[in-house]
Amino acid sequence: MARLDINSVSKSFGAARPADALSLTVEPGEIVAVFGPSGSGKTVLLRMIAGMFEPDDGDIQVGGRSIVGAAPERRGIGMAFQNFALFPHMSARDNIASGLRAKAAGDVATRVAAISKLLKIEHVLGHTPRELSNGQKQRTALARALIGNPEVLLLDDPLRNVDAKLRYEMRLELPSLLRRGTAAVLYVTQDYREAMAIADRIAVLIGGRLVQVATPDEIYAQPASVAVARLFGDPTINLAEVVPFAEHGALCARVSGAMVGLGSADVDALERECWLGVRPEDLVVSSSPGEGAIPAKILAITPMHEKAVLLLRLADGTEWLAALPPEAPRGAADDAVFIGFAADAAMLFDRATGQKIGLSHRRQAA
Ligand SMILES: Nc1ncnc2c1ncn2[C@@H]1O[C@H](COP(=O)(O)OP(=O)(O)OP(=O)(O)O)[C@@H](O)[C@H]1O
Repeated sequence: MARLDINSVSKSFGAARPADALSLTVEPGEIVAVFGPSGSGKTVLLRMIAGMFEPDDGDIQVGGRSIVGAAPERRGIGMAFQNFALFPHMSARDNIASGLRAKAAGDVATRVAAISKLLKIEHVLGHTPRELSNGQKQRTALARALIGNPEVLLLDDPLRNVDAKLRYEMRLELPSLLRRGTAAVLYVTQDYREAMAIADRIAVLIGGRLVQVATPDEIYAQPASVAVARLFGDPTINLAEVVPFAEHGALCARVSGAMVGLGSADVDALERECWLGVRPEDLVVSSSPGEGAIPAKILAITPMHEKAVLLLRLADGTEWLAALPPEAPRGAADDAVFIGFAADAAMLFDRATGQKIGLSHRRQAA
């Protein structure tokens, strides 16, 4: 059992700096998803750990020992990639066995049989990659990465090239599969849902910097910045420019002319230019006005299986989205409505820095 420690690791390519003082620890048996937009440096981080290139600064340790400068095959690392990277001329069986270093081979046949049973690919072990479906290729690549019981497992967007049904199944299966071993798992994905479904913690990487590392629930409920808040959620979070003020001891803000309550007055946010963020599922849409309700008009309704998404225009022209349960009354396009939200659903971010402003009453992560 070994811990992966990334200590203040940086890497530049000319003017680009895809890794900027990255620090992250992954415990044995823990799955940490590295999530961020395209080009944020996720693959660069994995490649430095795998030894495809070295950091300019900082250290990477496995089990307390630096692996910087060690040959890739001596780092105790298993890897699986989005493009599967299988040897085309070899059977699935031989591809899986190639994940064992010669001296560690032991009873290769027994180990291949055990791992392929776990991954449900025993029936295709004799097939070459071109005779495998994408799902079977991905399972073969995972089996190859897992067979040597690596101390660190690096998975680079492994579900990107499999179809939606299989991706869904694998999201359910992978966490228990990966937790059977004691590897420290770093799982790169561009899909926030996948990160939330699979990981114990998510490391959010934006522009080569780790901007938040926390559990999926914490990140969704308490995003560290407006940029993080925007990356998690579909539809994305609604935002309004506000300057919160105190009124009878309560923190309030004007949204499109209406006064909304944000809970008890919080000195941090008073008179500061902020973004107010409200998740679409936290909006309540009503045909009658109530206290703190914001007048709006329904522009369009998109019924989706598990929810209906309403596109709303506020009086000041801002467009917001509401995600309502399918059975909720929702009116029709062109209806005048009133929208509201509970004070504890409000998030505030500093408009100059984008950083979240703490609100003492803010709902805690589930
Ligand atoms: N070998 C390299 N030489 C020069 N620049 C590189 C190299 N590898 C990566 N980069 C640059 O580093 C930045 C981060 O790239 P990286 O592939 O890590 O992004 P990513 O987050 O994995 O993106 P995606 O999700 O699209 O795969 C990019 O601007 C890329 O152009």
